[in-house]
Amino acid sequence: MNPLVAPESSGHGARCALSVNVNKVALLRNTRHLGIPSVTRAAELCLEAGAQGITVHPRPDARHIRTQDVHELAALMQRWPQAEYNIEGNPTQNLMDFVRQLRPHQVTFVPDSEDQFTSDHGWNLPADMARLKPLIEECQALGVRVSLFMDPQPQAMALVAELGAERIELYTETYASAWGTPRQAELLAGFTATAQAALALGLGINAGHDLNRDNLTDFLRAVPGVQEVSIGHALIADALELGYAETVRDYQRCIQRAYG
Ligand SMILES: CC(=O)[C@@H](O)[C@H](O)COP(=O)(O)O
Ligand SMILES: NCC(=O)COP(=O)(O)O
Repeated sequence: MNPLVAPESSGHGARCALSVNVNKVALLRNTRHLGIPSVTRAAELCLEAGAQGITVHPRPDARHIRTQDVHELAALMQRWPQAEYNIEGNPTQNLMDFVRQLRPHQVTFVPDSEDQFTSDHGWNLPADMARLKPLIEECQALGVRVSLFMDPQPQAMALVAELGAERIELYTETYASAWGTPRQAELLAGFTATAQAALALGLGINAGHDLNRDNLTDFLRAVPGVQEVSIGHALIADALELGYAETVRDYQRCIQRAYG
């Protein structure tokens, strides 16, 4: 497999890229041995509709995305030079094998345990720094951008910069669960301060987890410099009603509204 196009040469042109996480398509597929719904077809339809990236989180228990999916999606992405392939996972488990074989545009290091229900926290810095450092360096030597999944902690951004990671991914579940409640503004303030700290240090910013069509615009209006949102659970649920293409377009309208 050829390495995918270097991130710097990706040119989707959008202020904030939408990367569709197709985990939940695989989860449904895995409940039969029929190969439907197809994960690659889902990705293709999302890319055709204008999504700027595809994200997968191949968990060690293969409950949704399987090794074969990761490889098939990498092959598909060769046909979409403007789009990015983002593989998420814990680099102390199965993630680095994919990085070495496929060299995606981006990997997002997530500190999940092997049997974690879903991602629910970011890296603990400085405690995790010693084991992350050589893995970040290895990814970068392979030409793969590294993003670290982080809670909204402004003071941790200097440690991310010290590690040399190019980006953070803000873990947004706390914001998502507070959206529409009196705590929304307080939660958002923490994300805004973290993004400002990251930007001041030259870090790029991604965001994800439980973002949806209701909460996305408010998040992007408040948090500066978000370059990519990866959205799976809600987006795939919406696609069951609206279809992939209309759903992708609707999420992009949510993104555009934030900057309009
Ligand atoms: C890092 C992150 O927030 C996502 O990977 C999320 O955990 C989706 O994974 P699941 O679809 O397995 O919950
Ligand atoms: N990095 C977050 C992601 O890929 C999707 O998270 P979710 O939308 O499924 O919660």
